[in-house]
Formats: sequence, C-alpha cells, structure tokens
Amino acid sequence: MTTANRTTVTTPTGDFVHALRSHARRYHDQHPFHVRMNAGRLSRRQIRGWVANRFYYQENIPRKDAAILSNCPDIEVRRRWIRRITDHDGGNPGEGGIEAWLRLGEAVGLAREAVTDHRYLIPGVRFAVDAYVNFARTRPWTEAVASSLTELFAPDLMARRLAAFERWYPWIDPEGLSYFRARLDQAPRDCEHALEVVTTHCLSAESQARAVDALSFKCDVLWSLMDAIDQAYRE
Ligand SMILES: O=C(O)c1cc(C(=O)O)c2c(n1)C(=O)C(=O)c1cc(C(=O)O)[nH]c1-2
Repeated sequence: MTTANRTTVTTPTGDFVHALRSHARRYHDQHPFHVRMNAGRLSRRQIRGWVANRFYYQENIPRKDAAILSNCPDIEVRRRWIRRITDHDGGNPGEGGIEAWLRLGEAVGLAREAVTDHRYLIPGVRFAVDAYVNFARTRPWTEAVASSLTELFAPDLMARRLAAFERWYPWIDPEGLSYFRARLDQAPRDCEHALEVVTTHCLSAESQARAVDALSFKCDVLWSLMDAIDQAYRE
C-alpha cells in the first residue's frame, strides 16, 4: 500500500486507543474469583488450584510470543519482542518468570513436579490457553500483538494482588511473590511497545477493528480461564 493510500484510510489514533483501553471493563480483575482472592476470601486449596492452573498460562506465554516472532517480518519489532521470551524462560536454568512461578508454587505448598506434570490442570484452562497460542500462530501478527494488550490493565491488578497476598495470606512466604513484583515493571514496558506497534501498523479502520476484536478475544480467554478455575474449586 502506498503512503497516499494509507493516508486516505487512516482513522484517528485517539479513538482507536480509547477503544482498546475501554476493554478495562472486561478485564479479568473483575472476575468473582479474583475479587474474592483480593478480599482474602480464598482457601489454601483455592489459592493452590489457581497457582497450579495459571502455570499453564505462564509456560505457554513464551510459545505464544515465539509464534508472533515467527509471523513478524519487521526486524525492529522482533528485536524488542524477543525480550519477552527471555523474561519468561530466563537466560539460564533457575532464572526467569516460569521459574519464579514455580517458586510461587512452592511458597503455596505445591511441589514443582505437581505443577509441571499438569496433574491439576483443568480442561477449561487448557482449552483457553491453547486457544490463545493458536490465535497467535494463525492470525496476522499485528492482531496477535493487539491481543497481548490486556497487559495494559495488569499492573493495577498486580499491585492489588501483592497487597492482598501480604495482608490476607500470611501463610505464603512473601519471597514467593517475586513474580508479581517483576511484572510491575515488565508489563508497562511490554504493553507500551505493543501499543506502539498497533498504532503504527493498524492504520485503516478495518485493521483497527480487527485489533480491537483481538483484544476482546483475549479478554474472553482470561475470563474463561478464571471461570474454569472458579467452577473447579468451588467451596
Ligand atoms: O496475573 C495476571 O492477571 C496476568 C494477566 C496477564 C494478561 O493480562 O494477559 C498476563 C500476566 N499476568 C502475566 O504474568 C504475563 O506474563 C502476561 C503475558 C501476557 C501476554 O498476553 O503476552 N499477558 C500476561
């Protein structure tokens, strides 16, 4: 597409960003399970169930990001996006977000193998996470980038979660919460880049609408994941 063509179909970035940000209303921080978690109303069994199941999301995030890299023809984007994979996988054994999540597991009383062998993994969680990875593999890379923008809303939830865990769940060693502390810095950096990517690459009304739809899809993924956990660990 020529620059001239592109100019004629460009729609206002402000409206686009507003449409993306307005998805905060559909974010999983408002899911009843998270509301109860942050109000200190979950049992040890429920916290353990959430940690064990969310691990499947954590371990699939770098695979999702590798799918985005493989579909992305833009070297500048790839150079920055690749950092997400090492943030989660770590540069060496014993480092990175997946390792930090396993330590969270230990802090809540779950042996590593009990988390890594998926013995507690609920079908609905597997289905939701697999749908997210599949989306990144099969959809245009800009849509997959847009779907990561739930992270715009994550830092608030992360801060509330940290405060809630320290206040309501003193049986969890605070050392185990380092994953969430790291995300307080990583999530704003990541979503700033993702927002820059979609606002520079999605210029037509149609591509912007598809980006917004991708973010809606991701809100559904996260909500479904929480529904599955909520239902499996009802008390
Ligand atoms: O605990 C959470 O509520 C939460 C939410 C999200 C999110 O909004 O997708 C992510 C994370 N955590 C997270 O830890 C993480 O690494 C992450 C990566 C992504 C993504 O879509 O690329 N989302 C999230």
